[in-house]
Formats: sequence, C-alpha cells, structure tokens
Amino acid sequence: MADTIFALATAAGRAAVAVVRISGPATLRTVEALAGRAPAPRMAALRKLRHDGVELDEALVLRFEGPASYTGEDSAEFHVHGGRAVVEALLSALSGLGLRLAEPGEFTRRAFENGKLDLAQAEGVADLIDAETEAQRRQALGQVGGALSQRYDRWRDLLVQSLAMLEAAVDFPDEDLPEEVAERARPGLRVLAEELDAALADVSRGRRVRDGYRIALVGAPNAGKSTLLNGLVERDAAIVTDTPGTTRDVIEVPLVLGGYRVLIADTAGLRETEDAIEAEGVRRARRWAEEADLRLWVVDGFHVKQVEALESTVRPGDWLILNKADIAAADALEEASARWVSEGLVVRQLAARQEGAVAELRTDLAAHVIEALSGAEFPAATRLRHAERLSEARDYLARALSDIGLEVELAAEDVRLAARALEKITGRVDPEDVLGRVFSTFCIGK
Ligand SMILES: Nc1nc2c(ncn2[C@@H]2O[C@H](COP(=O)(O)OP(=O)(O)OP(=O)(O)O)[C@@H](O)[C@H]2O)c(=O)[nH]1
Ligand SMILES: [K+]
Ligand SMILES: [Mg+2]
Repeated sequence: MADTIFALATAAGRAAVAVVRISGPATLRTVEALAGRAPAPRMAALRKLRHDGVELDEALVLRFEGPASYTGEDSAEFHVHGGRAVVEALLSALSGLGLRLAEPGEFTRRAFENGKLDLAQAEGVADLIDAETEAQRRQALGQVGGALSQRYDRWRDLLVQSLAMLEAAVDFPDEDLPEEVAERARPGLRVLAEELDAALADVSRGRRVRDGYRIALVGAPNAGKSTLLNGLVERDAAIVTDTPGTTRDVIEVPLVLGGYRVLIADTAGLRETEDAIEAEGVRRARRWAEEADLRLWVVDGFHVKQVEALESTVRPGDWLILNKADIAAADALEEASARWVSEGLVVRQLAARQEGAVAELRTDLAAHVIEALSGAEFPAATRLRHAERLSEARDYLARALSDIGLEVELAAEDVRLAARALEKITGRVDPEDVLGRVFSTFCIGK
C-alpha cells in the first residue's frame, strides 16, 4: 500500500494562512486523529486540531475522496494560521502519526500515476507555479488544460492509422498487391511530416516564452552598452566608467517587455586584447551574442566610423544603435543610418544617457518581442525534452516515407518508432529516468 504523504503546500515563512496537504490511504484516519470528527468530503469545516492531548490550532479542514481529488487518492487539506510554530507543530504531528514528508512533486506524480494528468500537463503545473509573466501564465495554463497533449495525441492517432495500412500490406496474402496497399499510407504520412516541420519551426518560440527572449548588447569598448543596459532596466545593474574595457562578465538582467519574459545581457566591449581576463570576457560576449534572439550593436556615434568594423559580423535583422547622438555629428549619423538600413538592419539614433530616448527604445523592443513571440503560447514544445522527441519522430517519419516503396516492414517499424517518440512526450510510455527528472524540478508540496 502507498505511503500517506504530507507537505506544506504554501510558501514557507510567516503568513496569514498556511495550507498543509496530505494524500494517501491513511487520510481519513489521520483527519479523525487530529480533528476528531472528519468533515464530509468537499465540505470545509472548522475544527480544533489536537495531537497527544495538546491543542495545535483551530483550522479549516477540507477532505477529498479518491478518485475525485488532485492526486486521485484520498487527500485532505488543513488551513491553519500561518505561523512557523503552528506549521512546525502540525508537520511533526503528521510525522508522529506515521505519515511521510512528500518528495518534490510527489503529489503531482501521484496525479500522473493515477491518470489525472499526463506528463506534459504535469510539466504545465510546474510551469504555472513558476510563471512570472502574463505570456508564461497563458502558455502554462494551456498546457495544463491539455492543449499540447491533444496535438500529440492527434499526431499519434494519425501514425497508428498509417501503421494499420502498412501492417495490412505486410500481411497481404497476394504477392502482387502489397505495394499498392502500402502506398495508401503515404499521403497521410506526408501531411503529418509537414505538420511536424511546422511545429519544429515554432519550437524556439515556445521555449522563448517559457525561458525568456534573449537580447544581447554588443559592440566596441566605451560604445555605451552598460549605460544603455542601465537605462533599459532602470537601475545601475552594470558599472559605467569612461575606461574602455570596464565590463568583463556577461551581465544578464531579466525584465518583462510587452508581457513576455526577456533576458537582456550587457557584454564586454569587443576588441583584441592582451589582458587574459578581458579576452575571456570578449569570448563570452561573442558566444552570448551568437545565441541571442536579437543583437543590438551599440556604436559610439561620435566615432561613427567604428561602425565599419561591424561589416563582417552584423546580419540582417540585427539592430544598430548609434549612441551618443548628443555629441555626434547629425549628418554623419544620418549617412550611417541610411547605409545600414539598406543592409537590412533596424537602426536607432539616441543618447543612452537620456531617459526619454531609452524609454522609446524600450517601447520599440517590446513591440518587437510581441511580434516575435505572439501566437507562440500554444506551441508543440515548451521544453527541450519535447523538441528532441518531436525531431526524433520527424526523422523516423522521413525514413518511413522513403522505405514504403521498398521495404514495407521497415517502414512500419519506423512509423511505430515515430509514434513511440511522440508518446514519450505525454508520458504514455514512461521511462523512469524521465519521470524522475520531470518531477524533481517541482517544489515540495506540489
Ligand atoms: N555623451 C554621451 N556619453 C555617453 C553616452 N552613453 C554613454 N556615455 C559615456 O561613455 C562612456 C562609456 O560608457 P559605458 O556604458 O561604460 O560603455 P561600455 O560600452 O559599457 O564600455 P565597456 O564596458 O568598457 O565596453 C561613459 O563615460 C559614459 O558615461 C551618451 O549617450 N552620450
Ligand atoms: K567603459
Ligand atoms: Mg560596459
């Protein structure tokens, strides 16, 4: 028989109310031991909690009977006064009654094991708890509601239908017809392959909503990158001095733009240097910029010729910030601006020291992030784990398509493997190590 587990479900520390949950076969017995008479299921009741003849607190007690509960088992909640000593006393009473402290994510794991949630939905629960932005909340809630799982189940069903056709071809008694029968699976598999391609193309957007859209500030030393960072995030996150080479480490600052989580990074000024520490900083700067979703090349407008040095590194879609517009020659800025716009860059002239100019840039960046990520709230993948399985399924599908005409049995096996890859995402097939990894990222009490 399963253990009965307990945990504090609300955040640790002093609060008005704290909720302690228990789940498992000993629920009813435990509620009776602490509260005397147990309330009817789903009816909150005020009860004095007592253990070993000592009164612990007066609490609101709520009880659920499995399977109609979060975990699918009998479970209960004690809403107590949120003082540390109260919570401590209740937890030690539960332990004294033979219950065990839950592991991180164990309540949700039980919900998964009892078929209340699939694995992708369970991940959605963890994401919902971690959500800090409106977009993260929408995405996670969609995932809990099964938006992601439904797509995978549909794809899997299509694969199973194709598989049935291929198996029929394998079993076909007449020697001449199997190819024709097998070919009937091809159109469906083709459509599916196209859908998986579209989903894979959208993967990075889904992950960006969850993990943050990455914006890099890069450029020559003293261009004003750190000044711009501080302006954008409205605090002194990075040191600004007139010494070139001030910034060494990558300084990542999270912020919310247009309702999306964004990570903006200030980096070391790019230059050749003998200084080993600075050189490492330059390497890190390049790496971060390379992986960023958006690069802002910051150039000192007073030395606007410096911009020529970027020729080999900038790409269409990058942004060019012509800084220090307060001291630069307006016509030189205009000339540089026209030239780089024609190369496909987004160009802004501003003075990073001036609040108003930076506020305008922040608005432009928010609009850009919204455009880049909107519609990505219900993607086919919000985690690397999903993306890997999705692309695995796509590879098997490609192999199946090329094998249909040649070796029907191999094609059938590939379709089976593709379905298996998709099943792993919702946890229909559940290797223990994947489960362990998914649930260990939860907090205790969930
Ligand atoms: N006049 C003027 N000076 C600026 C402006 N923005 C930055 N500066 C000055 O330029 C100098 C360098 O600024 P930083 O922000 O440290 O430049 P950085 O690009 O981070 O430099 P490194 O970290 O050394 O690569 C400082 O003295 C800033 O005050 C601006 O818009 N106008
Ligand atoms: K500097
Ligand atoms: Mg700097």
